[in-house]
Amino acid sequence: MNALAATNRNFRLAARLLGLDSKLEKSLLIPFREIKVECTIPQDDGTLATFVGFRVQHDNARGPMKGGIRYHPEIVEHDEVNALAQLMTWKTAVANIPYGGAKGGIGCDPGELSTSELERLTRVFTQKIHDLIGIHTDVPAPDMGTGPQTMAWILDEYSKFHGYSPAVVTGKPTDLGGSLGRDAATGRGVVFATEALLNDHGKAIPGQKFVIQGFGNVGSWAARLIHEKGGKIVAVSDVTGAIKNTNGIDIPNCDILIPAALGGIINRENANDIKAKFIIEAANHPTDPEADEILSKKGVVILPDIYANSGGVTVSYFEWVQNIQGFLWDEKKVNNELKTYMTKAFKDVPEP
Ligand SMILES: NC(=O)C1=CN([C@@H]2O[C@H](COP(=O)(O)OP(=O)(O)OC[C@H]3O[C@@H](n4cnc5c(N)ncnc54)[C@H](O)[C@@H]3O)[C@@H](O)[C@H]2O)C=CC1
Ligand SMILES: O=C(O)CCC(=O)C(=O)O
Repeated sequence: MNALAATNRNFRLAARLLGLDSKLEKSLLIPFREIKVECTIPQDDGTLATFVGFRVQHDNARGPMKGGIRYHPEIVEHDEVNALAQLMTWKTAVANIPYGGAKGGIGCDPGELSTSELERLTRVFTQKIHDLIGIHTDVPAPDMGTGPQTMAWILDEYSKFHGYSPAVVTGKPTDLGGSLGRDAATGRGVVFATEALLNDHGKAIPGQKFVIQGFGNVGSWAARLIHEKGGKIVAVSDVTGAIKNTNGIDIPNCDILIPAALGGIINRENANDIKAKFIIEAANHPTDPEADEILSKKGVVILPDIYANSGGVTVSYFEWVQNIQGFLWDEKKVNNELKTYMTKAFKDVPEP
C-alpha cells in the first residue's frame, strides 16, 4: 500500500476510536504547506545536474514543525514525504514535546555524489526553502542519507540570510551547538522503548535474540546498546547484504525484529514468514497495514514507529532548548531525560 494511503488509513482508524469530529479529521489529513523546489548544481565534472527537493509541513498546532531531511533516490516523492510529515505530527504528540510535524528531502543517491556535490546541493536546497523554515516555524534534522554535516551546511547557508541561528536545525555537529547524545538518541530511544515493552511482558533484554534490518545511524546504535545490555544480535542487514551469526539461526527466527531502514518492508508477501514475537518499529512506517493485520492475528506485538523511534526527535527538542537557552547539558543528563520521556510516553499511550 502507498505510504500516504497507509498513514491516512491508520489516522482515520485512530480518529474513529477517539470519536474525532469529521471536520477536524479532514483538516488534519491535509498538510499545512507543501514545498517542492528545483535544485540545479554544477557537478564536479562541470556539467549541470537537477534534483527535486521537498519539504512538507504537516501541522503546527502544538508548536514549530519538526522533522528530518532525507536524501534517497526512490523514497523522496510527494506521497512518501507527506506520509512522513504526518507521522512527525503524531510522533511529537506521543513524545509530548511542543512541536508539530514536517519532513523533507531530496531525490538523490548520496552515495553517488561527492562531498562537494552534496554540499552544493544542500546549500541550493536551503536557498530555496530558507524563508519557510526557522527556529519558531520549522526546524529540520537528519534522516536517512543525511547527518550532522548536512545540518552544518543548512545552518551555515541559512545564517547567511538570517544571521547565526543554531536552533534552526538539530542533529548538528556538537562544535556548532549540537546536543551531546543526539547521534545515538534514536537508537537509544529504541532500546528504552524495547525495555519498556519487554518489562510489560515480564521479560528483559538479556538473552533475547534480535534481528536488525538497516545498519545506519539508528540500526547500528540500537545494535551496540542492545549488545551492551546483554541482548543477542543474531543477524543484521543493510542495503548491500546481510550477515548472521555462526550458530546459523534463520533471519526471521528471532524473538525481536527491529526494522531500521525503509518503509513498507513488512508486507503481506512476508508477514506470514515472520517468527518474531515482538517488532520494534525503529524505521518510519516499516509495517504495511495488511501485514499489521496478519501479524496481529498471529499475536505478534508491534511497537509503533511514532513511539518506538521518537528518541531522535526528543533529543532534537533537547538540542533546540539548549540552543535557545545558550546552556549545554552533559550527556548523562540528555540520556536520563530521554529515558524519562520514553518511559512516560510508554505509560501515556494506552491511557484512555
Ligand atoms: N536518524 C534519525 O534520527 C531517525 C531515523 N528514523 C528512521 O530510521 C530509519 C533509518 O534511518 P537512519 O538510520 O537515520 O538512516 P541511515 O541512512 O543512517 O541508514 C539507513 C540504513 O538502511 C540500510 N538500508 C537501506 N535500504 C535497505 C534495504 N533495502 N535493506 C536493508 N537495509 C537497507 C542502509 O544500508 C543503511 O544501513 C528511517 O526509516 C528513518 O526515517 C526515525 C527517527 C529518527
Ligand atoms: O530529530 C528530528 O527532529 C526528526 C527526526 C525524524 O525525522 C524522525 O523522527 O523521523
